[in-house]
Formats: sequence, C-alpha cells, structure tokens
Amino acid sequence: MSTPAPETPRVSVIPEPASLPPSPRTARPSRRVWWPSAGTVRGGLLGGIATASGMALTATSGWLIVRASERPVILTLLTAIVVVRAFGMARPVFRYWERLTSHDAALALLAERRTSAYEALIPLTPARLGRRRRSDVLTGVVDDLTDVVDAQVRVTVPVISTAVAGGIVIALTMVIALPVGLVMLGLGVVVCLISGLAVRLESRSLPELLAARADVTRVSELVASQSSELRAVGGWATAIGWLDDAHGSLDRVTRRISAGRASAASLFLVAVGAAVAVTAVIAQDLPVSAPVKALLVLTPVAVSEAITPLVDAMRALARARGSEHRIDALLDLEPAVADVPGHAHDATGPTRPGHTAYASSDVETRRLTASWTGARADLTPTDLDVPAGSRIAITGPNGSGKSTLLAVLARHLDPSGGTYRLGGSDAPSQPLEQTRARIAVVDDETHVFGTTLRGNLALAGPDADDAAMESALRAAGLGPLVETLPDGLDTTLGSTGRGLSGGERARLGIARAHVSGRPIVLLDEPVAHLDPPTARAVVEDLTRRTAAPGTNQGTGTDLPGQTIIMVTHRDDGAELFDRVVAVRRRPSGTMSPSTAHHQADPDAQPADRTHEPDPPRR
Ligand SMILES: Nc1ncnc2c1ncn2[C@@H]1O[C@H](COP(=O)(O)OP(=O)(O)OP(=O)(O)O)[C@@H](O)[C@H]1O
Repeated sequence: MSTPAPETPRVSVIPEPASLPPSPRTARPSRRVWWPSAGTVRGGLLGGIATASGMALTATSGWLIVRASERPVILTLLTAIVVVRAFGMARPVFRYWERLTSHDAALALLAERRTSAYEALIPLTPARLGRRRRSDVLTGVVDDLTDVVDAQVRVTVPVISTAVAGGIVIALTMVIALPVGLVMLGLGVVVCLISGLAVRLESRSLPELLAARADVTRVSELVASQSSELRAVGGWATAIGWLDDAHGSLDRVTRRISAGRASAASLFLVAVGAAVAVTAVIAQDLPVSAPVKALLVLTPVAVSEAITPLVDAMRALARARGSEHRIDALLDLEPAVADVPGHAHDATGPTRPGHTAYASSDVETRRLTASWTGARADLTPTDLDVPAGSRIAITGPNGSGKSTLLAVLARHLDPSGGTYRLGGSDAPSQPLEQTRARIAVVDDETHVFGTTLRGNLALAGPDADDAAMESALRAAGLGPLVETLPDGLDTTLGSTGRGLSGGERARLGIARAHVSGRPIVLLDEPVAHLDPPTARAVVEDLTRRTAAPGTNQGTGTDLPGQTIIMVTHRDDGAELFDRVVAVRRRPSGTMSPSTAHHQADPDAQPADRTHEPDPPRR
C-alpha cells in the first residue's frame, strides 16, 4: 500500500449510500397476512359447513325438545332425531376435513415463504445483517414466518367459516321470520365491530409486550452470565432490582393485554345475550309454532359457537401483522452489493476455477473506500497491490477496517469509492458469481456441520474427489488427524460425531479453502482463538506455497499458487508472509491511509509507522 494519490478516476461509480435503512428493494408485492390461498378458502368453506352443522345441531335440538313435549306422532320425532344426529355427525367430520385441508395449505405456504425468505436473505448477508449473529437472524425470521402462515389457519379459516355459517343463518332466519333475520344481521355487524376493536387493542399493545419480554430475557441472561462479577463488586441487589423492573413492566403489559382480550370476549357474549333477549321478545308475536319459536330463540346461542374462535383469531391477526412488518423491513433492505443487471444466477453451485484463474488473480485497489452504513467511512482510501500467488498479512488496531477491506475484496460489500481490480478487470462491474467463484473466505469461527468430513469439504468443492480432499487436508496440516479417523473421510463430525479442537477447526476451514480450488484465499483472523504454538503451526501450513491445481510446482508450469491475504493481530510469524500490510487509525478516530512495508527488507520500520510505497509487482 502507498500514500494515496491525489484523485484517481473511478472505474465503477457506486453512489455513497445516505444511511441505513436503505431504500426498499424492487417493488415486492405487499401481501396481507390474512389473504387466503385456494387451500385456505377450501378449508374455510369446510369449516363453515362444520360450524353451520353445529349451529343447526343446537337449534334443531331445541326444536326437537319442544316438539316432543307436544307428543306428536313418533315418526315425526324419529325423522327429527335422524336430522339432529346427522348434524351431530357432520360437525366433527367436516371439522376434521377442514383441519386436514387448511393445514396442508398452510404447510405448503410455509415451505414456499421460507424458501423465498432465505433467497432474499442471501444477498443481504453479511453486510445488511449488521453485527447480529446469523443464527439469531434466522431464528427470528423462522418464528415470524411461522406466525404469518399461522394467520391462514388461525385467522382466515375461522373468519371464512364464521362468515359462511353466519350467512346461512341470516338467510334462513330471514326466510322463517324477517325480524329475527334482521336481529341476526345486526349481531353480525356488532361482531365485526368488536373484532376490529380487538385487533386494534392487541396491535397497540403487542410491540410493548415483545419489548418487555425481550427485556426480561436480556436482563436475565446478563445477570445469569455475570453473576460472579456482580457478587464480587457488590452489585447483586442492583441486578435483582433490574430483574424486578423488567418483570414488573412485563407484568403490567400482560395484564393490560389480558384485560383487552377478556373485554372483547365479554362483549361477544353480551352481544349474543342481547340478541337472544331481543329474539325472545320478537318471537312471542310471530305467527309460527312453538317449536319454531324455540329454534329461533336458540339460534343466537348457537351462533356463539361460531363467534368464540374470533377472539383468538384477532389475537393471531395482530401478531401476524407485526411479524410480517418485521420480515418486510428486513427483506426489503437493499443488498450491499449490486450484481450486473440481467446476470443469470447459476444454480449449479460453486465450480472449480481453471488454471487461467490462478494466473489472472492479481488484486489491485486504488483509493478504495467502503462504508457499512453510509454514515461514516469504515475503510479510508486504500491502495493495495497483491500479485497472484503472494502471501500477505494485514495487521492493524481494532476497528481500523481490516475486515471491511476483506469484505470488499470478497464482494460482500460494494466500495463507496475508488477502484478494485481483480485479474486486471474492474471487479464491481463483473458478475458477482464470477468474482466470488475466485475467492474463498475463512473466518475465525469455522463452522463444523453435523455430517461426514467428506460432506464438510464437499460444501466448498462439490466436484472434488477423495484424492483432492485428502491432499487439501494434508496441505492444511490435518493429514495426521485423518490417519487416526476410523472411517477416514466418512467419519461423522459435529455434535453427534467426532468433535474437533480449535486448531483442527481452523485447519478444516483452511482445508475447505484449498479444496474449493479458488485462487485467492481471504482469511480473517483464522487463528485468533489458538494458543501461540498451534497458531504458528497453522499459519506455517497455510503459507507453505501451494501450487495451482494440476500443476507441478517447480518442474511443471510456472503458474502461481493460491494468493493468501490474511488479517491477523499476531506479530510473530510475519516472516512467513511475503509482505505485512498495516492499517492504523488516526488519533482523532478517523483512519489513516494504509501503509505497508516489505518484511524481507531488514531495514524496514514497523509497518504502522511507515508510508513506504509498495514493492514493485512481480
Ligand atoms: N457487518 C457490519 N455492519 C456494520 N458495521 C460494521 C460491520 N462490520 C464492521 N463494521 C464497522 O466497520 C468498522 C471497521 O470494522 P472492521 O471489523 O473492518 O475493523 P477491524 O480492523 O477488522 O477490527 P478488528 O480488529 O476488531 O476485527 C467498525 O467501526 C465496525 O463497527
């Protein structure tokens, strides 16, 4: 790296984002959580028949009892008994059918929404997810999607069912006695108003409830994890006070929400009671028989069966709306990297780059800057020359932008200014996949998947054969380990299989980078958590010059090997790299231009105190 030149023209013009949250992505159709799918409509109709059967059961039972008291011919009663029984049997049968249909539809929708949510999340990773842990983001998205899809079963289906059954009841009562039909219509309107009120109450309190719950979790975790320190500094009473406050807030919000829900449920019952009373008064003067009067008076009571699930439905609706809002806010973020417009995504996954990719993998940046949020420069103008096949260490204090530099090189974050050329071409104007296919990234937390060693490596190199995998493992210093594994590459790793030590995990990450066959490997403190001797051994294995795949280094082609660019905080082992590039902050807190020196030069000063030009390129 060198002192920045005055002003260099940009090859790609990337506007400086103003601030997060960025503008919404392309117009994603906003959907209403309750909007029914075909399967949900079918479920709702079946539910409507089940609910109507239940209502008919109550009403015809009333008719039957009163008619029986008049001692009619037994055949009349037998016919009525059969009808009552038919309604009694129809209700559970249709309810079961409704559950099968609506849950089928909901599960299909859940699978579809999860797939599209994951697809939308991928371009946002890692830049737009901030410092949140990926697993937390994923858990939150999965929970919110479950709530949203739940709305189909818990909101849409009961509402359709109630509407269908209510419509049938209103129509029939209007035919039998118009005034009672109008009472039922009035009851329907009142139920709609109470439902609207219930949703409003629930929606207003829900964010508070979630915040209060999150607060209780946060404070509990903090107190539990820091209990020894809190005791040591005499802060235990204060900590208990925090817990009391958090629980007190949760208690208050929960009580308020419960009061709202209870009020809505009571209002439904009051409305039904009023409808029964009015119907009873009206029925007295109707020119119909006593059994029919009983049937009419019992109808509003039967309707309460359809209304009761609405309290739960309104609660689920408010919850699903909040969840949908959170999902939209996340998935509508503008990705931090722009792909070439119209570039088709290759669904076949990572491919092994050929020899020519090794020859043309020089990295060159000029006045490269980047910002995660648009609010400030997280990488100040940086000039960097990394000839293909060289091994570079990047050092510097915390927060000086080392990881940000790697993120730009890996195209996880677009530069906000300057140029980044890869193999002589302007990288930001190349298709994303093309650039990423040439770069492997290893960070300080190599994840071990709960599958075989082969499966763990195949993620990075799906077309690598056993020989390539074993050679990658040996190059990463895992040769001795593999020899002790009973099933070799077929040994299961992860929590259910053989555990790996910190050093072995770091080496597995490096083996993945080797097996990917990608010409450039970016490593972000891969040995941060290892003891010094192990860390040194891992770095020694990493920096041992590796040949491009298929070449015979020294005797075959003169293609360069893998380019290694590694962020590290360790001073020891600098001689293992061709160069150490230092970045530093100015005392004011803004970053200074990056500097570098050639470690091979015995007169070189410490990296972060020089502004020497880069050594000539090979
Ligand atoms: N994913 C991210 N989202 C938002 N800001 C980020 C993200 N990653 C880094 N930053 C910010 O960018 C700035 C530079 O951080 P960066 O991680 O690049 O520094 P670093 O030199 O690698 O630090 P360290 O040595 O602590 O790893 C910091 O202010 C940091 O908060």
